[in-house]
Amino acid sequence: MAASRIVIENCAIATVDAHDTEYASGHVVVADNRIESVGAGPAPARLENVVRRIDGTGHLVTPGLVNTHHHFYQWLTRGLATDHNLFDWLVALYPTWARLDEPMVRTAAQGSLAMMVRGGVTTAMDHHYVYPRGTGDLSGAIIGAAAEMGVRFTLARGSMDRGTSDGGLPPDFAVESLDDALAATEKTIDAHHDASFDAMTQIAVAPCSPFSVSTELLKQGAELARRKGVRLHTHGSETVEEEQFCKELFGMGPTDYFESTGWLGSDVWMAHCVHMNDSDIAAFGRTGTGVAHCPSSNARLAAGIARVPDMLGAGVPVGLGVDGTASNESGELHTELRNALLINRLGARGESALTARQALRLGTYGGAQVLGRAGQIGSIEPGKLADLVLWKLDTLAHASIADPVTALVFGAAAPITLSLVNGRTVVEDSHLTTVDEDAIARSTRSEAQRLARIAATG
Ligand SMILES: Nc1nc2[nH]c(O)nc2c(=O)[nH]1
Repeated sequence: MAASRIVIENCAIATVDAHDTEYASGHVVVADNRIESVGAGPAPARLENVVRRIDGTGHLVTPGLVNTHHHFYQWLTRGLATDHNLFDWLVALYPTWARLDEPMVRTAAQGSLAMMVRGGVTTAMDHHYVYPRGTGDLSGAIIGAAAEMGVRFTLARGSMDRGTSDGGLPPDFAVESLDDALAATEKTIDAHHDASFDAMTQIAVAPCSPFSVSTELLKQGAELARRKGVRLHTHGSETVEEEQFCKELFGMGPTDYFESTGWLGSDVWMAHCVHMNDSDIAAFGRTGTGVAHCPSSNARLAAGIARVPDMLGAGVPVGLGVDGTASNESGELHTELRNALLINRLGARGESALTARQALRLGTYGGAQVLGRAGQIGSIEPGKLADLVLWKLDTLAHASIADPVTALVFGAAAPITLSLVNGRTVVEDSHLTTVDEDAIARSTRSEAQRLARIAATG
């Protein structure tokens, strides 16, 4: 069958390819789920089977945004424990999270996904690590919500097995056993992981953090991931308290501990990585270990400023993450592009820390790299998957900013005229096309209230 084509013309384009190629006025042609051509000026004449032709005047086209760290379930516990550091915040929220059930998790996933997709995210991820006993198929519910939305998705099947009685931070009632966690993770990989070029669903192995999982879960989790050929994800080096925990319990800092358990490598990415010394950063660079930089959450929990410019200088793959919305109530990725740029300028390198173009790269190609998908998504190049966003930059918010990439990153969140995932429209004129946003808003509110009521009964 002949390919169906979508043609976008007369728009600025930031391809985020290896040369940062940009066009002041150019075209992108999408054929089925792939990018067929991109270049300056109008699209080639006499294209067949054009089902849609879009005049992109006043717009910028970029690759779709890639979110590399999130906890969808936290959509139901936003705005709580607002003035706490990480450990106090976790201790305050674990008992509520331990009461989650399948309808709550599905609804929270819908809310989290809707917020991201309407803001230009085309590849999402969820690090789900709370699996209360007897609550049904939570992973299946999350994956189903992503499929319904039409967004490309990685589920990092999380786990916790170190409760307080084993010296961990979470209460014993919130953790799984080592065997249950490993078996359920393997089952999720077998049921849902798709290794194909245009996969919409992938699974990663994701024990939660050094203070909530056993050394054995880290080691056996790494073995499982490598046996199955999937990626590994966890939280790392987030706070000084975590560093102290690792030094007291394991006699070394987090990065050395991760290395000792098989957790450095080009198939691993870690969230936060705030408290990294020069040798930690060099180890990440040497091994190709990736980082999900979460500037808003790191500020919200007063964790500190991750050394992103130094990481990039050492060759570390870095993407952006919103983190769970209990520690970043906004839940949309544009804020992270902007905050990555601004917050890193408060660090040692000052105004030269990051440029707008580097921030855009973190949110697109960098994200694709850390999710192991840089060959398929993250830049606009012929042959890659058609995940792209048409940002409207000719309204009051941006029209007087001459450079489109500067407008997009430094400016307010831009309206979206069109967002495509795998060549399919998921946002049209700022509205989600695949789901009912108002219905999701109503159900997230009622499920958040139900969770609060259940948690209050103890
Ligand atoms: N920002 C966050 N850090 C964490 N560490 C951990 O063990 N859980 C979390 C979390 O939910 N958010």
